[in-house]
Order: sequence, then C-alpha cells, then structure tokens
Amino acid sequence: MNDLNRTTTRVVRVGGDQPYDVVLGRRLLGELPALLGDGVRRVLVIATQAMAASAEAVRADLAESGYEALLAEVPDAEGAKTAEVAGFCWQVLGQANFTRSDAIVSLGGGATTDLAGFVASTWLRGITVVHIPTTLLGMVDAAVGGKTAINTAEGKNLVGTFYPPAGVLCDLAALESLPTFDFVAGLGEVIKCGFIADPRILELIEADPAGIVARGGKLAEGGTSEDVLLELIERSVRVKAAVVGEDLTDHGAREILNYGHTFAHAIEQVERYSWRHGAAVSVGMVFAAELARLAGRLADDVVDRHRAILTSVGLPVSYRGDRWDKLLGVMRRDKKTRGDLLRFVVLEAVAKPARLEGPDPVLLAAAYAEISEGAPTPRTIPL
Ligand SMILES: NC(=O)c1ccc[n+]([C@@H]2O[C@H](COP(=O)([O-])OP(=O)(O)OC[C@H]3O[C@@H](n4cnc5c(N)ncnc54)[C@H](O)[C@@H]3O)[C@@H](O)[C@H]2O)c1
Ligand SMILES: O=C(O)C(=O)C[C@@H](O)[C@H](O)[C@H](O)COP(=O)(O)O
Ligand SMILES: [Zn+2]
Repeated sequence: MNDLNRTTTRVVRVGGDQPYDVVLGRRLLGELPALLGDGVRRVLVIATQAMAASAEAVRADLAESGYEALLAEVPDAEGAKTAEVAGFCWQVLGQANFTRSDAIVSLGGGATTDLAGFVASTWLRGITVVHIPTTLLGMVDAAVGGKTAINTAEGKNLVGTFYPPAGVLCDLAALESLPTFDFVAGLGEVIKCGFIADPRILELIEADPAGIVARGGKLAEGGTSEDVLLELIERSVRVKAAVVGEDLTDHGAREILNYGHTFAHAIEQVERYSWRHGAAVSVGMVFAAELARLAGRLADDVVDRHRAILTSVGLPVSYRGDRWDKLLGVMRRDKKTRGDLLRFVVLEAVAKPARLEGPDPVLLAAAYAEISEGAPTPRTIPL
C-alpha cells in the first residue's frame, strides 16, 4: 500500500455552546486522550458482547496511557436502551467511585451510543462522554448531535437528554465487520441527509448503488470505494453538524433530522424492535413523501426518487397494510406532536424541508395505503 493512498483523517467541527470534533479516518485511538480532555482519571468503556474484542483493545489502550479503565458489557441493539440497563451502568459507576472528573467511552452502534450518552448525562448530572461509533448509522447520525435516549414500554426514545459528547471517533475499519444488513440500514439515514439537505449524497448513491452496498469487508484502505464512502459519511455528518450546531434542543431547525421518523418509530415499536431503525426510517420517508404528495406539497418525481434510491440499496419501501390503528396510536406520542396535533417533517422539494401540521386523517390513511404492501401502482388513491 502506497502511503500516499492511505485514508486521510478528516475532522468535522460541531458548533454550538459546547463545540466538539467528529474525527473520521483510521487508527484514531491515539486521538482519544485529547478528546477526553485534561483531568480525567477513570474511564468506563460501555460496549456490547459483539464488540467485546474491540472494547477490550480500547480499555487496554487507555490503561496503558495511565487511566484506570473499566469495561461494562450491555445488551445488544435496542436491548441496551432500557431503564434497567442504565441502572446497571449507574451501579458500575457508583461502585467504582466515578466522580465528575471521570468519563465514559461508548463503543458500538447507535443503540450503545444512545444508552451510554444517557448514562453519562445523568451520572452526577453529567460527566464527559466520547463516542466511538462502529456502525455506519452510528457514525453519520447517532453519535453526533447529543441526543441520548432509552425506550419505555410506551415507545421509542421517550426518555432522554440533550448532551453533546466531548468528541466522536469514527474509525472506518470498524465497518469491515459490519453485516451488510446493518450497513444498508445506515444508508437509510445517509439518504435522509441527501433528501433534507444535500442532493450530492443522492447523486453519489444513484451513480453506483450496488458498488456502495458491496463495500462490505472489501473496503480497501485508501481505495476508490473508501473514498466514496468517506465522502458520504463526511457529507452526512456535515448535514447533522450544521443543524445541531444551530438547534441542539430540537426547538426548530433540528426537526428536519426527524424526516421519516414519525412513522419509523411507530413501525419499530409495533414490530417490538425486530426492525433495524434505518430500515424503518426508509419506509417512514416514503410515507412522509406520499403524505406530502397527497397534500399537494411534493411533486410525483421526488416521491418516485425516494422509492428508486431506497430500493436500489436494498432498503424497504413498504409495510404491512393491517396495522394502521396501532401505528397511529404510537405516532400520537411522537415528540413533534403538540397536544392532539400530529406534526410531520415533509419535503416541498429535495433539500427543501417543511412541516405539515394536523394533516386530515383521511390523508394520513391514504398515505398509509400507498406504502402498504400490495398497494396498487400506479397510484389510485384520489386526492
Ligand atoms: N441519538 C441520535 O441522534 C440517533 C440518531 C439515529 C439513530 N439513533 C438510534 O440508533 C440506534 C440504531 O443504531 P444502529 O443502526 O447502529 O443499531 P445498533 O446499535 O442496534 O447496532 C446494530 C447491530 O450491529 C452490531 N454491530 C455494531 N457495530 C458492529 C461492527 N463494527 N461489526 C459488526 N457488528 C456490529 C450491533 O451489535 C448490533 O447487533 C437506534 O436505537 C436509533 O434510535 C440515535
Ligand atoms: O438528531 C436528531 O434530531 C434526529 O432526529 C436524528 C434521528 O435520526 C434519530 O433517530 C433520533 O434519535 C430521533 O430522535 P427522536 O427525538 O425522534 O427520538
Ligand atoms: Zn434516525
């Protein structure tokens, strides 16, 4: 390998009251102490069993650098995002005498970073956290922006905090072991960034969808597929950084990052978290696009573009047609809802997000019919 071809490290700065860096590249562990900052003595690495080997490598590296470093193993995927698991982590922190000058490092997918961020934000009312996302979705979305969350029986992410990390390390090498299924789920959020803010993302994927999906374990360091992937990741992180830098606490601009999520979170809950978040977001974006079309706000070709690009990478664009009442019930608890008013992020064009507030229930049901499995095409639902 020619040294000149090696992946260069890229840094995206997230602004706001507590700015921090998202570092993208390879062999980034050396950056961790600087992100943790001065004065940290103890570090708890939070990771799942699936990431145990990498987590132990991070723990050992920290120990070698002079930290008292511990490991806490948490359940996989959404199983980590519970009050019980948060309680377990608080117990570990308490028994190891973690003080306000100590820190947490999360290593894993978005579920792990959401849980670890929540634990860090609540322990002693807030200690330093650095995220090391190991899924595409974690890198482009979950680890960036400071939203932390656990689920409750009533729904997804219903308890959480806004708590920016001290930094984020995205090591592309982690993606080599990621199953295609999970890589593709991450593309759902990448494509979301394309639709809400950066059409170049859509063009890059449309130019070679199969090539992007096939990157699998074949990510050659410094090779062409890595270049494109790095560009997609960087562009997505830049979209997110720009939005959260302006609106950390979701009072305005940040809502656009929730494109497709009202319906997506309902699918996830109704399916008892057997769907990956990114796959649910894919269906949710088509639902939102159909809703906007039916409301006369979005042109047919943009709706078609949703289906085409999402299908081209293997993401779902439809859902079973016999769950409307349950889905609607869950959507009423979406965080964008105000009182009885359901609110959706919709598009008026690519990169032109808007809000649709209190849509006619007939329109909502019609959008659901359009994305229901076996829905007739071309569209037959009258406005
Ligand atoms: N906080 C936010 O802003 C935000 C944004 C988007 C999504 N999220 C949350 O993120 C979660 C979804 O994240 P996700 O898609 O990363 O799912 P995930 O965390 O459940 O990880 C998916 C699977 O990949 C495995 N895995 C992780 N890294 C791996 C690797 N390098 N190699 C092999 N396997 C690996 C995990 O063990 C898990 O089984 C959801 O809970 C969602 O709500 C949060
Ligand atoms: O960062 C945000 O803001 C987002 O909405 C990003 C979403 O991709 C992410 O899934 C987020 O966790 C959803 O937040 P929620 O407020 O709807 O729970
Ligand atoms: Zn999401």
